[in-house]
Amino acid sequence: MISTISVVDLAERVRQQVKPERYEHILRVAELAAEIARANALDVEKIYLAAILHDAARDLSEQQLTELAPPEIALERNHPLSLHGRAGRKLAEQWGIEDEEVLEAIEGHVYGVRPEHRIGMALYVADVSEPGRGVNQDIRDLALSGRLEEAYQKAVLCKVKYLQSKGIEPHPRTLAAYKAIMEQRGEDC
Ligand SMILES: Nc1ncnc2c1ncn2[C@@H]1O[C@H](COP(=O)(O)OP(=O)(O)O)[C@@H](O)[C@H]1O
Repeated sequence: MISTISVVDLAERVRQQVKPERYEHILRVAELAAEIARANALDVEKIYLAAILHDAARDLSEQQLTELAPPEIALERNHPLSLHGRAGRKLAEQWGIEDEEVLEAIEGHVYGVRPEHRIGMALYVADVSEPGRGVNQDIRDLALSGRLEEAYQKAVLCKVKYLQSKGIEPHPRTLAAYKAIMEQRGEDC
């Protein structure tokens, strides 16, 4: 057992914290994350739990976000919404979740995770490629065909491109993940 509270009760707490359309997104991410887990021999129960909790803080106000997850760098102060992964982790801790892998996955779904963190990678990929977004089907197909690492790499590269196209500086953790991927592929940044 990963949590003393049932996933049904946790889902209900999340539902009360977010807008209805966000909750629909969360359920789609959880379904897809479970499928990705099956396709990549990962712990389905763990990933499903992380996915149900990942956007728990997404609809909080900027003030609530910064109270739960005080900004540590200028980018976080300027984009408090980007703190929702760390703030979501805090909520999960308050609700009794102790599993470090689940907590890291919730925190890492915005900025990216360590390359060996497969649960975190699966959640990251499910979040950016769930069918309701209408984008990133190639990333979803890669993950569902058992090529999670490739899917995650593609997702991080796309995220950096997307942020840059919007004139938003990528978070240092995202840049670190991006550089590690480029080095692994033997490409220049
Ligand atoms: N890696 C990042 N670096 C900097 N800002 C980011 C990063 N990821 C997300 N953000 C910002 O945080 C906010 C939420 O982003 P995101 O989690 O991608 O949205 P969503 O919850 O819709 O998937 C957006 O304002 C986005 O610009």
